[in-house]
Amino acid sequence: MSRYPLISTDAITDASSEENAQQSIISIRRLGKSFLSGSGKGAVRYQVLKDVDLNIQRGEFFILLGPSGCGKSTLLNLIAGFEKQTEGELLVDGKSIDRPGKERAMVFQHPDASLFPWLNVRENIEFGLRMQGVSRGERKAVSDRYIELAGLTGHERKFPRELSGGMKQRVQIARVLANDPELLLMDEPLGALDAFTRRIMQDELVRIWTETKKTVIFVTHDIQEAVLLGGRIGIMSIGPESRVFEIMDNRLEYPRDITSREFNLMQKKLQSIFQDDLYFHL
Ligand SMILES: Nc1ncnc2c1ncn2[C@@H]1O[C@H](COP(=O)(O)OP(=O)(O)OP(=O)(O)O)[C@@H](O)[C@H]1O
Repeated sequence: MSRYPLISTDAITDASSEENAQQSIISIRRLGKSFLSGSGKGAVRYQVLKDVDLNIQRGEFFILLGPSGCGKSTLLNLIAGFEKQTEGELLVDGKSIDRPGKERAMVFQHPDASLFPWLNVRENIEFGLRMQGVSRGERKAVSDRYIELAGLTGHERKFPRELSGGMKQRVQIARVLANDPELLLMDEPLGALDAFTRRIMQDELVRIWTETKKTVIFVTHDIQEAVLLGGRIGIMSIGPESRVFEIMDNRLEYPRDITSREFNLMQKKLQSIFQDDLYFHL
């Protein structure tokens, strides 16, 4: 039975069922995270996340959706191992984590933070492989594959400063994929792009995901983007003490048509949650 009355129960999967937990790449139980703000006697503890239960299945495109400040990036940073939870359990492939790992890669909103300005496109994409001592020939084979997959053919010799925002984001994605992680953690990766480029990149991301079958956890506060990309959409409560309070299955076929009736219906369902008074009292 859905805990939320606005969504029909057939669209909901139980985030914490035992069956889901067994096949999960990520398994999260009663996870909490608080931060201490300020210093000395004036310091206060702010509980961003509380009692988060969530299973992520291998190969799925999972969306974390919620308003600004609800704790989406905090949850992603915990999964990445950049932060440590204050309560609960977070398992990756059945093992608890306390640091970043090769199998989990983060794609940030601003690619400039992760690309090396002194390396060209190909060198940036090959960087991780070079650090691992992979031979030149093998590196070239891998970078050729991801240059093509990310639509960067012809731009291999350009430096980050010579690329548009969308192209830089393609390089960041190709670079992450070249290291062959199991899990892509994407923190509003298209948030800094203009609307036109963003739409193109959304379609590209679906294509790349379809071809690579990587597990993706994608953070956004954009409902249309969530419906366009997500196989399941985890809806976060407003916070503090935010949690994933409902998960909506999105079975629309890829690539999705934003003008279709079914697409609009799904969007409206989600919109109605965020517009309902109940949402502000979860
Ligand atoms: N290192 C930190 N120290 C103190 N408070 C923090 C820290 N990191 C995050 N917070 C707080 O946690 C809350 C959630 O932040 P977070 O960035 O996870 O939200 P978000 O949902 O990703 O927001 P947005 O969509 O705007 O990026 C905010 O109130 C933020 O101030």
